[in-house]
Amino acid sequence: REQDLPPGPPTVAIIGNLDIFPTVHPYLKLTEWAKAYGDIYSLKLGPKTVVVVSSPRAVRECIDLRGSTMSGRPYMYGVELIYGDAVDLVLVDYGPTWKALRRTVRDALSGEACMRHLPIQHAEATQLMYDFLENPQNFYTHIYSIVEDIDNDMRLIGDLVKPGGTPPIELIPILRYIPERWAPWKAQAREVRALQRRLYFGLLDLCIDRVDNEKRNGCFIEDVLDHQEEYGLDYEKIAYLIGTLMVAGADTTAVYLRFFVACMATYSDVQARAQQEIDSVIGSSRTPEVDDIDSLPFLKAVINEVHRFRPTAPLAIPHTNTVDERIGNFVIPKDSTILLNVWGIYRHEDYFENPNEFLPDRYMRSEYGTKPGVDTTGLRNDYGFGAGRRICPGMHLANNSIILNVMNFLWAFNFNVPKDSVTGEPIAIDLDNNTLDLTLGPNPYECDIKPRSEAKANMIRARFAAAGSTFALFDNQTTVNETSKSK
Ligand code: HEM
Repeated sequence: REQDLPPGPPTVAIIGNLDIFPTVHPYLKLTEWAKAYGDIYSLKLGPKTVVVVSSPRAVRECIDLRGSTMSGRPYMYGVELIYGDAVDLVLVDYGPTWKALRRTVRDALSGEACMRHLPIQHAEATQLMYDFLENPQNFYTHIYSIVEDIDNDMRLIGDLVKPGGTPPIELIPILRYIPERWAPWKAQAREVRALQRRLYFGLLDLCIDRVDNEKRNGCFIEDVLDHQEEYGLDYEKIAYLIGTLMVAGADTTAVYLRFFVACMATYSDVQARAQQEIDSVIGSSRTPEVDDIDSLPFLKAVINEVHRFRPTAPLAIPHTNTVDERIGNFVIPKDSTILLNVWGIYRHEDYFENPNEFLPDRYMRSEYGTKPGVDTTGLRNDYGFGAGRRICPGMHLANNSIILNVMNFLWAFNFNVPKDSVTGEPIAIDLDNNTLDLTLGPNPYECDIKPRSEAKANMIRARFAAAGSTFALFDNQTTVNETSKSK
């Protein structure tokens, strides 16, 4: 470890900390090290430097206030294998292409633009209530109703790029030169690339056909096509943008909702209190609307607490710095990998009381859920969405989706842990039984879901029937068949 790097675990010659770098649930070990080495510490993975940032104040100092130099993405061999010279907004390095894509997405997903997407989000949330009602035992799958090809795409990307992915091609560069017959990941990368191109180009072709035939449905890509020259994006970049947003948006929101349901069933007192609040504001004669959230402070606190307690992206997405950065007495050399340790930030005992406990009331007592006496200048509630200029541009869309769904859930249903069929004893849901792929999500669990009244069940059926006209606009527009023009 170089002299002026932040401290970290002792290193071994040549490999540094490679031998101790955790590959399973790495955020746990990285958080343990934060307690030993501080809010900003370093690891050496061979010649590479990794800096781990683990407190709200350190995030502000290292990333939020250094937007222009801390917004790169580290080079990943797995990404190059899959994408070649095609670009993905999430993974592309900081520069003109990132700026063009980011501007497009900012326009498409701004708070105002998201209002235009509310009808389809409403219809989707109604569909989920209806699925919970008619087929509650499959609730876990219903939450994640997504195009199968996108699901495969994400799984395959995850296998190749996640820490501990097969094999450690990021950490041990020499593996990259293994001939293809002994390196099955090379063929796998080609397979993902072919799948992506067929799917993304196909979806764009469908949209172009709709625009050409005056059959617009309000999908944001229609706007992008209208302003294609202004945004400076070619056919391939727009197609990949479709894929990026599907991959970045679908899984994240779904795993959040799965954690939400597990928390409600586990903490029945919290569920009852949130339901009481919903009943007093919304009542039983109508279903929830997105604006209702402004009158539901406790539910807002519960939403924040689920983000804190089980962050969907516990290490966000790595950043890299484009110049040497001096931070206090340390120098972080250019091209280091900067990890935002969201898990550790939300478990920091200087900021949060009993951080390992699920206590939504912390957000009733203080805006950022912090304990008394903490200086909250510059703090935020959205570390789960990243930091600096790369902060998640889908935040408004995700928040609307989360708000609509969780209001519906608690308005319509009671969630309980299942009971043992012989003893009748409740069976606890293990909130630590999770998998980290591209996101952290609970493994399948059982939950007893029952409508709160027959009248509400009937309202859900009626709302679902009425949503048909919204869905009709999107019918057959999310899958691609082999006849697509894509190459
Ligand atoms: C609960 C839901 C979500 C969570 C927790 C989440 C979290 C994140 C995080 C941690 C990052 C990395 C930020 C950084 O590098 O500092 C990110 C980036 C991104 N997210 Fe989200 N996200 C969510 C939903 C969405 C949705 C719905 C969309 C769009 C449809 C979206 C699109 C993106 C994109 C395009 C990026 C890359 C931005 C860039 O690199 O400039 N996300 N998200």
